[in-house]
Amino acid sequence: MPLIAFEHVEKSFDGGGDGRSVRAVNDVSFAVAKGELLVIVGGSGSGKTTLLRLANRLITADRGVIRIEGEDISGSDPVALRRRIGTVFQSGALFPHLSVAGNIGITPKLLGWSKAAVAARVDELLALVQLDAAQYRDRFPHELSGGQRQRVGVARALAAKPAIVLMDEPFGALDPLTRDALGAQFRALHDRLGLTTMMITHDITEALLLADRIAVMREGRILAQGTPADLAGSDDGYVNDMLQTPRRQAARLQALLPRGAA
Ligand SMILES: Nc1ncnc2c1ncn2[C@@H]1O[C@H](COP(=O)(O)OP(=O)(O)OP(=O)(O)O)[C@@H](O)[C@H]1O
Repeated sequence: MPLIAFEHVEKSFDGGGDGRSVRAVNDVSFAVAKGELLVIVGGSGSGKTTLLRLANRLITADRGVIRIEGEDISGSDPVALRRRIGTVFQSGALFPHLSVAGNIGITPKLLGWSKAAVAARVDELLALVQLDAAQYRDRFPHELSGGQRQRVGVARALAAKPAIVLMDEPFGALDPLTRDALGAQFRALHDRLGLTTMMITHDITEALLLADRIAVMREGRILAQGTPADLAGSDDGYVNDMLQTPRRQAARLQALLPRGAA
């Protein structure tokens, strides 16, 4: 049984004053197996964020079925659902008036964990995301670098031990080196904790480096999905165009940095 499944899902929004509606998600079907990391990649406005918001019932689908751990979420309590799913937003989206410990501990606290259990979990999570607990526990979000804020965002998402993690451009606002390091560290964490992750990015290179499988979105539809190798064999023109940049970069870097050069 996949832990996340979308079956023929559609979602439209009112277009505003002109009365036209926008079909943000159009007949989308995909599944994420237990332990899998699926990356959804696509240009601006292709419907990626709408998919994530549908998955944790911040919005509801017009048509189709969404199942989380096998259960049709249209009948589930959204608050209980969101506690089973960890979510990481762009730029961390931390609560600015709460300390690092306050941010990470917020869900366990709401779930009624004892003070001691919350404090122990905060320290455990800080270690997991490679931040020194004594140094960072009591800092506020504005006292952290962008990369540190994203680490805290990941720790917060994992606090209540969810099986499923949703990530919306989690590393998008970071410099390339930090982004690469955090991406690789998250991938290792995903494997170690046996998570099931759906991550959104507009960066095809990041998708290729992190994903087990990639779904390519355009104008509300999934054009292609599969492993990086599957996508490389796709005959879809848009998918091929998308792979041009990483292919060119790989070839140029290979030429510039030959192995074994002095
Ligand atoms: N609440 C809303 N009301 C009206 N239109 C919306 C709403 N949310 C999204 N849309 C529209 O739905 C389409 C898909 O938006 P979505 O945010 O899912 O795209 P995206 O792929 O995540 O884009 P980006 O990479 O720029 O964040 C866009 O045309 C957007 O304007």
